[in-house]
Amino acid sequence: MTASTLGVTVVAGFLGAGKTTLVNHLLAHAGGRRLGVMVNDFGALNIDEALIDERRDDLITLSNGCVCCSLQGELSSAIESLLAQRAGRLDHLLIECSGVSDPARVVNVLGYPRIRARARLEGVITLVDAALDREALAPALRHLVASQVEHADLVLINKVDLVDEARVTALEDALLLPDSRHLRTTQAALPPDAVFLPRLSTQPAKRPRDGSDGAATSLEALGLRSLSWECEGAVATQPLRELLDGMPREILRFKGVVRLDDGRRLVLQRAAGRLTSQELDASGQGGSRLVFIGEQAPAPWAWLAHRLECLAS
Ligand SMILES: Nc1nc2c(ncn2[C@@H]2O[C@H](COP(=O)(O)OP(=O)(O)OP(=O)(O)O)[C@@H](O)[C@H]2O)c(=O)[nH]1
Repeated sequence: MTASTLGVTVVAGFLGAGKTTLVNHLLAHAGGRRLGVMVNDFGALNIDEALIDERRDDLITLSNGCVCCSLQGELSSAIESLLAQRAGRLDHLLIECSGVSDPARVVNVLGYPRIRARARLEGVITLVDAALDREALAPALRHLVASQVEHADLVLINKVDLVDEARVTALEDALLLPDSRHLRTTQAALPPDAVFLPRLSTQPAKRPRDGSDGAATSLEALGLRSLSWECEGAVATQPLRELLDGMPREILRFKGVVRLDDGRRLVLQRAAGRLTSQELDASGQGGSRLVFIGEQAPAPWAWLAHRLECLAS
């Protein structure tokens, strides 16, 4: 390891926990550090790309699943090409995993000799949505959340504004390991120095053992599927409202950008059952695109496909 290796922080956490919010927070408080960002999203369309505040040359996007399994080869080549082309221009790299990734596997990729010679893992930060109802998750998803926490150097119990103290404490008791370093946050607003100085990654015991791949993270193995949808033109407001109001609980997360027939552009998201919308500059380019991820049960997807057809017509 030499001082010229590029420091890397892995940002993990279940669907909608606040990973992009943390990346944006760190970009806004970089303190002059030149940050590269690699973003992996669960759908065929990378929505996070649009949600990262600063559009930048140093933003690299990987779509369609999970950087740590189906995209493992893609992740290692993306890191290698970034190190070859831009390492000298960057002070630090943030890798935002998809919500269905286990950071243990990303850490394994960072340990490949060709990468390890030029990049050093500085830490894994796992976010947990304080409002997440873990009991409602299928066992494979509960196991994934536990593994994301287990492999973290720092756990952020995020969205503490949404729940009371007793619920936060109950979540911490259920999920954290005795030696888990953790902070409670709102809008993932942790002090940036907690990420960049000093090094987070000090506990080798938390590193995956050689050959350990962490939790299963292919969508099939997790009992999940995803659907991506896009449309060039504007979307009618009423069918959109019906889509949002009737969203089945089996759809665990959706997010996207829509252009409405009244000219407005909105970012729409639902995480842990909570819908949020944010208005964008109406002059921005592009039509509408949405990505959904949820349980494999057929009924919600048939309903969704029908509702999306209504949106476009
Ligand atoms: N109330 C509240 N909302 C939050 C907080 N942090 C993030 N959010 C919202 O939660 C939603 C999901 O946040 P993201 O940062 O996109 O989550 P993510 O982990 O990147 O999501 P995926 O990449 O899709 O897994 C967005 O609507 C955020 O604005 C928080 O502390 N409190």
